[in-house]
Amino acid sequence: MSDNGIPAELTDALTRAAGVGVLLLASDYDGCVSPIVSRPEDAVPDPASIDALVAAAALPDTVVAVVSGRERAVLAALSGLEAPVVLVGSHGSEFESGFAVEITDEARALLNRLIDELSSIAADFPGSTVEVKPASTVLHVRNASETDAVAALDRARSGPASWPGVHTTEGKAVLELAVIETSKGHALDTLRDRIGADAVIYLGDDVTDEKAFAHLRPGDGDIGIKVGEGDTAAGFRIADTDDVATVLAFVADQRARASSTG
Ligand SMILES: O=P(O)(O)OC[C@H]1O[C@H](O[C@H]2O[C@H](CO)[C@@H](O)[C@H](O)[C@H]2O)[C@H](O)[C@@H](O)[C@@H]1O
Repeated sequence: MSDNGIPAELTDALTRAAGVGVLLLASDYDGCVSPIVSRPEDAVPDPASIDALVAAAALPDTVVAVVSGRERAVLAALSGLEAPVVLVGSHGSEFESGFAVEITDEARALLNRLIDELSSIAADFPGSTVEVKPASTVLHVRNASETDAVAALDRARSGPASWPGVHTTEGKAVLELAVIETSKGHALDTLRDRIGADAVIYLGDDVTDEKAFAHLRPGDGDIGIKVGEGDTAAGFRIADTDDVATVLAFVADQRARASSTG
């Protein structure tokens, strides 16, 4: 363990990555930059993480991105982040220029049916709520009783999640139903190609982040960091959002040193 509480192997890997020509530093939002809270609209960011992301984004040949399951506009409002930090919403499918895939009229009609169905499920289980996004809708059960949470999720899984054209993502006390295919891994590929990144660092805490970890190339110096418990394809693990802030600040600092020594 290093003095800063980050595993020594991770510290070494981050130091190497901070020295590459072009670096992509990317993180998930909820559970990484912001702690998990009861109500999605209350998910404010850790100021130390925001400071580190902004500092890193100001450095030469360094692109910083937040790749979130959130609607992009909501991500921008909650995080307060703006260019040059790149914001990608809707689990990697929503860029500043719009969605990576077209949302057809048929898909919109399906989305409306999904919202109706999830709303009717939520109405039967107190504490359950429904979040609506441009290409998906989410059943939240964090504030339902344990029994109701299980029953609500089961009904959504065996009902609307099984409809044709629906893409299901499990998450932390949520089930998300999308009308387009999403992938944080494809988002990382797009960003990597766009900037010609020599190494990618990605931090994530949830099931949706596993697609990002799966697209990393550890043999080429990429670093995947899982935040918290759970199975993962990431090569490294840290405990919580405090550690995220420590990692981001460490990378920003090392990158600044590497830039100043040329
Ligand atoms: O990819 P992310 O940035 O991690 O977004 C994933 C989902 O985050 C939000 O839900 C999660 O965070 C909420 C606030 O802490 C919490 O109440 C909920 O239980 C979590 O699942 C967001 O509401 C979803 O739209 C995102 O897909």
